[in-house]
Amino acid sequence: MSELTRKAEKLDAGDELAAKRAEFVLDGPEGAVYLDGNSLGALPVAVPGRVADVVGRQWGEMRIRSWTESGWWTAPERIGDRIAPLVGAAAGQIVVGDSTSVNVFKALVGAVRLAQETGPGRDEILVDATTFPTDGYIAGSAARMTGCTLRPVEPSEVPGALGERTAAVLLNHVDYRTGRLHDLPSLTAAAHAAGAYAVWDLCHSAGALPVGLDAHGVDLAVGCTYKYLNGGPGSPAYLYVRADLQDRFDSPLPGWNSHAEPFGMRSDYAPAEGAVRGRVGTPDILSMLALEAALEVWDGVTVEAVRAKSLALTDFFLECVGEYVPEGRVECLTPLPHTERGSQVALRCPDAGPVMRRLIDRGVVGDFRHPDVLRFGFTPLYVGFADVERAARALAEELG
Ligand SMILES: Cc1ncc(COP(=O)(O)O)c(C=O)c1O
Ligand SMILES: Nc1ccccc1C(=O)C[C@H](N)C(=O)O
Repeated sequence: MSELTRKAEKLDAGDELAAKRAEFVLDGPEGAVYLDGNSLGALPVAVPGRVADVVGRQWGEMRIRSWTESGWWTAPERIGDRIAPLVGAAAGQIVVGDSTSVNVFKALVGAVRLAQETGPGRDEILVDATTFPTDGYIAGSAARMTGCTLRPVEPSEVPGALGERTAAVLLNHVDYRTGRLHDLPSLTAAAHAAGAYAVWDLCHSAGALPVGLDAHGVDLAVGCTYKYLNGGPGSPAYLYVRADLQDRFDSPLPGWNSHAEPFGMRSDYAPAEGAVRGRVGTPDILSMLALEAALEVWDGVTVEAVRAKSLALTDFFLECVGEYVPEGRVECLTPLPHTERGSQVALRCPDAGPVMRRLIDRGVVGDFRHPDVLRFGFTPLYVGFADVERAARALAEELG
């Protein structure tokens, strides 16, 4: 047994989250190591039974009554309140529904409208130049709609780029390619000092590390639920609007679900109070209630414990890669300081595509991001240290 295998055993023995692994389905090819929870989280054991009940009993037998009696109508706010503590938000500020892309649109146009309401001349949107593409595309459209220009800026350069014309800044908390964690508290404060609104995309941080939305005065935020929150393929995203901004939040998609009196069927629009104002149309109940069941794995788990294990996992992976992979064969794109690292490790190598295909063939599942990045995501609720050691060893063998 090698020294690192022994170290993995010791770390697994001291892992206070180890028992959580049994709450997930991790079947598949024998010996599979799943390091792609930053793209699609694994299936929580509780989900299939819940979905079967929602389909068979709530839909099949109760039919229309379930909108009220099974809590379907209020699910977006109820599940938003379940996500809230995971991102440091008090209840009443998060609503679940639609895709992340749609929520980026609502949040960003909403933020620009807030800025333009308070005074003229706010006609520029800053967007993370390294963003996951959808945010950039949507920001381009939001800019055209609101009479703004769109300026892509590296997150670290945002403080210098902010000015009296800035209406809103759209940033990713963790970069999807490199795994870099951006400084949410200081970038939010910088936006506020310039009189602008800060919108954060939490896709790669929610469920992996503390976010502190309320503590840091974030204005609006969005995130998906199919990565570290394990809601399943296409599970609905969420929108956070800070409590004291809610009555001025002017949604660009004011569907009937966001009306103060949705069943009044009025021709004139009157927005609901609170987080409900972020709703649009009929919620996707099957996906939403699958997500609600998935969130039960968080009972008794703190995000702080998850963060501590996440850093231990990525530290250990980097140690194993350093030990097993020949010097210079890969370049680590993920920052080494803990304050700048999310829950993934990105390694660059010219043949990343074929290397990842071979790794997946032998049961070590990460992903490849164009053009040359091997991405390994570490979900602390179900990844262990022995997995990490095996993945690094397999990687070294595939890299030759
Ligand atoms: C940062 C980020 N934003 C948005 C998305 C996706 O948005 P959507 O849920 O609309 O597909 C992803 C991943 O798919 C992402 O990594
Ligand atoms: N939603 C998906 C559907 C299909 C395949 C991947 C995704 C992802 O989420 C990719 C992820 N956002 C990423 O950071 O690469």
